Amino acid sequence: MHFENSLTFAQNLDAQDALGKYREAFHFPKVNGKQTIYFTGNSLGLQPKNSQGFVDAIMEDWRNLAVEGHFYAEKPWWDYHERLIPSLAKVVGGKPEEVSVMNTLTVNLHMLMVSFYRPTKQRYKILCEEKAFPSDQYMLKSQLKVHGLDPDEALIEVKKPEGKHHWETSDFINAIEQAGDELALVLIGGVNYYNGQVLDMQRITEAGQRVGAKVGWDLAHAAGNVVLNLHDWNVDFAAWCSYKYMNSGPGNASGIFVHERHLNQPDIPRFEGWWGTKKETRFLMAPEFDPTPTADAWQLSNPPVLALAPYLAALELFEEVGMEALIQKRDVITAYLEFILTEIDAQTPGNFEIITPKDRGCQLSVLLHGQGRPLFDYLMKAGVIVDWREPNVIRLAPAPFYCSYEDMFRFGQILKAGILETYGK
Ligand SMILES: Cc1ncc(COP(=O)(O)O)c(C=O)c1O
Ligand SMILES: Nc1c(O)cccc1C(=O)C[C@H](N)C(=O)O
Repeated sequence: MHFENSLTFAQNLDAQDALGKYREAFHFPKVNGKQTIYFTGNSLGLQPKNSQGFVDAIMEDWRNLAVEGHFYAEKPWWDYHERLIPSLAKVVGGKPEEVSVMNTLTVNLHMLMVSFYRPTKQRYKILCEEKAFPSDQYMLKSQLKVHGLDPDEALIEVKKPEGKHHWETSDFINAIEQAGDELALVLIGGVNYYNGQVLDMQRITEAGQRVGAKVGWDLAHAAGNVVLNLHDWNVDFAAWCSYKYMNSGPGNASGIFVHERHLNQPDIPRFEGWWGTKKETRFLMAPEFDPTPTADAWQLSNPPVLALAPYLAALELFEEVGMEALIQKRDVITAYLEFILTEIDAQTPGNFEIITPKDRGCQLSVLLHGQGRPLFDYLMKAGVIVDWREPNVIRLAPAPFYCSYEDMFRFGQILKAGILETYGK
């Protein structure tokens, strides 16, 4: 596609953007009274304007109905979570019965490992990517320790090729084949939080299952950002958070996917609670656990409805727009951002490089050479919200729901001024 580094060109792209009107559907933070350029939808998505009404409705029902709200609120609380499932299932490419909403991401990964990491003397190793998001590293190592295993021996962390900032699919496949029948579980971030790389989840899933391992995915940076076909890819299980690209609110609920072949299988163990029992019989308060035949069997407690309300509001927007349209815009706006970065690099050479490979969602990770931190501080003060990941990367994620092409152009101008001020060239 042909791009130009000019305000008119960017404004023309905005004028033709079918999703342009959704910018108005979100609250933007301000710096010095001016709307920011928001690049951190990969960390915390913006607040959709419709979410306040959804939260207010719960507060009002609680005020007016108290306990009766569980069954008689306009959207009753006892099965409130089910309202999220149809849209969420579309976002992750699962069947509705394979998807549930509960807890938070790290909690759910632990819960799913209880079911799908069943080490034996022969088959006990776990394979993940090197430098996985720290919470995933802690989660995996602590699971190994719970089973009396030594993470140094039992955890395989697949390295990037020497001198490279990203993996090849073959790096994972080779490591999986090498681990062979010692491998119990593959659990990787489907989109890497640091470099923004989208892994070939289908091929890696096939490779893991070929050697007899279970394969799960942490989709924190994937859900709402990239195409997912979890059912068709035959993924065993997955979990994600909803507060990044799905705009559900800080620390909000996680989703899980459990492939249908694992549903209703009495020999798969699980930590259980009353919300995992069939809803028809739940209130009989019987001593036996009678699991629902869906991924809801993994639910423990009655869900925090006040938290689910903004998640439901956000999913209504996904339902309205659809992943296909989001991904179409994502590809163009990310390519435009890449073009702008390349232009600025040509004008002020040698200060940074993009380390995100072509297999990407909307995140571009930019490695700053030399002293990058003053440039990061400059951008933040100028109203460009980016994040800093040690030792020297800034991440730029132009979320297609609410970022504009004009944002990308204006960012380029600010970046250039920032480079000249902080690097001096
Ligand atoms: C890849 C990845 N895994 C795990 C987490 C931890 O999520 P949570 O704090 O919701 O458990 C995050 C984000 O914080 C993440 O990006
Ligand atoms: N959830 C976060 C928070 O409460 C504070 C700061 C950052 C976060 C994040 O989600 C970070 C994010 N997972 C990352 O990719 O770095």
